[in-house]
Amino acid sequence: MLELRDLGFSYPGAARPALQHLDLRLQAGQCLGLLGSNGAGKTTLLSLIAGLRQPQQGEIRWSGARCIGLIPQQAAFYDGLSVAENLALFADLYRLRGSPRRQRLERCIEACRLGELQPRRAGLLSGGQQRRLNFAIGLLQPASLYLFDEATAGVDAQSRRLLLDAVQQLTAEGCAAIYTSHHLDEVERVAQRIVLLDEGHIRLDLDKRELLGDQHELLLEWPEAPPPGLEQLFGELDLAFNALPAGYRLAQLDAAQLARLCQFIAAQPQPPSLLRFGRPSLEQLYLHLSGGRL
Ligand SMILES: Nc1ncnc2c1ncn2[C@@H]1O[C@H](COP(=O)(O)OP(=O)(O)OP(=O)(O)O)[C@@H](O)[C@H]1O
Repeated sequence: MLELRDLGFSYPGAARPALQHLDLRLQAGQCLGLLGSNGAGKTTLLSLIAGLRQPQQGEIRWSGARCIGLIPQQAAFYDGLSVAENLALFADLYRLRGSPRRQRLERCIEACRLGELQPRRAGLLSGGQQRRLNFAIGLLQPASLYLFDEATAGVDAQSRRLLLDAVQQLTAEGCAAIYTSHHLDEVERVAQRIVLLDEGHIRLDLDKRELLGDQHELLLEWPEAPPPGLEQLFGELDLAFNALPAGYRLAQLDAAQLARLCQFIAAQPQPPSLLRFGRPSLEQLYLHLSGGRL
């Protein structure tokens, strides 16, 4: 539905381009998690896709109608109006009428937990409540592509869960989404595809299952120091390991190696403070891939 070809953009007077030679395709029903450290170019990319800025190089191609719902970082509502008045105003702007209007408003109010806040003046809401109103206004718009730019920053855990459910519902209904957040647990939950931007370039573009897929690791830590003899056992078991300050990270263990290690650990006088076997989280992979620049 959307194809970016060799996209480039520089801000006037900037030392380097904000985006360079960017190629990307997005399909209906797909949620793309856009990651990158501060200044990587995420907001610039979303503003080009939303048509708020024009690319200086390359092109943006749409197949089908170009209809975008943008949930920006900054407040995008009227401070002086109440929550209900803001929602009604944007419903008018999006030309929503009759029962589709009622249904959409109800859905947004519920997803963003705005029920009790409806009479409140938008400018007097807390930071997290304002984010929720922003989110509701973005969702209210019937669109084929939704762009979420750190849309849940400052939102409490319970509300975040509902907002993420709403994003998943949109993609299940066939809408596409691009989701940027520094909460990598959120991106891991909603996105099927992960794109890592670095200084305006795409460093990585992978299916989430491919990225997180079959990699398993064992994390081991002790309150002070690992027990003596452990590294010797790693050698006997032919295990590659990374040393951590008070423990180890081991990748690709088979069941027999894991069993021997557990036997050894159980025989020590001091139990480990952390013993976790599983696939690494997106956050751990991201820290690894981006060299710790989150
Ligand atoms: N209005 C602007 N004028 C000049 N330079 C800008 C402007 N907006 C962004 N930049 C620069 O463009 C680059 C990309 O910024 P952008 O806001 O797209 O990054 P980002 O990945 O969204 O960062 P963050 O995670 O901090 O939101 C940065 O070097 C930034 O300093």
